[in-house]
Amino acid sequence: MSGVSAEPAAVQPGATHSDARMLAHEVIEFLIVHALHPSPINYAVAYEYRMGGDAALNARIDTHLAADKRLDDLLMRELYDEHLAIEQFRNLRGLGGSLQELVDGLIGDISEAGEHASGFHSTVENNISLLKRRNDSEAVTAIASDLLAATAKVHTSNATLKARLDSADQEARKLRDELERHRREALSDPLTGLLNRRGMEYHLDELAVSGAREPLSVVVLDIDHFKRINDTYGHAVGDVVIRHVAKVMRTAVCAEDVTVRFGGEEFVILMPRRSLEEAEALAESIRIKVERLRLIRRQDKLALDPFTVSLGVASRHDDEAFDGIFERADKALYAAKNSGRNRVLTELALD
Ligand SMILES: Nc1nc2c(ncn2[C@@H]2O[C@H](COP(=O)(O)OP(=O)(O)OP(=O)(O)O)[C@@H](O)[C@H]2O)c(=O)[nH]1
Repeated sequence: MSGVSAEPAAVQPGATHSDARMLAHEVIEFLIVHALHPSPINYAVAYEYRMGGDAALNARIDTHLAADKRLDDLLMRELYDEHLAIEQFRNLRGLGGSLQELVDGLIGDISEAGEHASGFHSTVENNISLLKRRNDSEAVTAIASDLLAATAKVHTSNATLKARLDSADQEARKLRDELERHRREALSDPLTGLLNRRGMEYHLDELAVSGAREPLSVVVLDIDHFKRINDTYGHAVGDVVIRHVAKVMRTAVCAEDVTVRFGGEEFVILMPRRSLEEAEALAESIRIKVERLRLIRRQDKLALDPFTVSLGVASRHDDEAFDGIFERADKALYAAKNSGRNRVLTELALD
């Protein structure tokens, strides 16, 4: 399993320890051959590759290796996010199961309480008809104690139900918070807190429902010569630069705009109901703010060289789908890079 894919030897239930050991061995061998850290994410991707369960993931790795490119942590993280993080959604399904159990328990309690209440009702009815027929004090005392016992039973059953409802309420709140946390994690980029590509797709689905024919502008941004920043100051500083660019974008956009870390040093802004000119103006304001950033490396107070970004902008034509708009914005970005970087070009600059 050193490079291109090999025949998967799936570890099925019932497989021997030695099968499992061999598989683990091959996965680790893969990490060593490709000089990858034995991190959980790298291991998970290499394992999935070895198992061959996701043809798209295997194709990405094979194409990368066939082009003589190195696998690195960033690519592995990207593959993990795109192909394996779906596991998080499976966890959500697990949580749904707990909620179902909770609801089933409650339904049981409520019907039990209902039975007690209707039992109480018939006890009262019977006793009233007895009272109408009898008027000696012994009988009245017996009827009164019967009623008292029935009341106590309903009271206990109601108190139990209330306690169960209280704890179910707490449990439901906990589950809801956990669901929300999983959803947020699955849709956002941990470095910048912006949406990731999956988060963008989620928003695009929502936009498709709410405003397929509404105007939509798209800005694509890429940090210029980012490799040079990494090479000069190190990867950690590169990460800080990414975070600062994300912050500039976040503070420049309006509440309705959707800001996305598309991957690596590339970002996207979706701008519903905004014209090409409005999107171009926003892109230009971001370009200027980034150009003016002055960052100082904390450990040695070294002032980093200023850096810049290039941006491409496009807007929806008629009721076209997102892919067409994105493609023109990306071409405009490419043109901005080719014509000197540190600039905004719109689709109008394309032939
Ligand atoms: N620090 C850091 N680097 C990253 C991250 N994601 C991608 N990179 C690096 O970003 C660099 C992207 O470089 P290139 O796509 O070659 O382009 P560039 O140097 O930005 O140059 P131009 O786009 O042509 O201006 C690569 O060296 C990646 O390793 C990240 O999350 N953190």
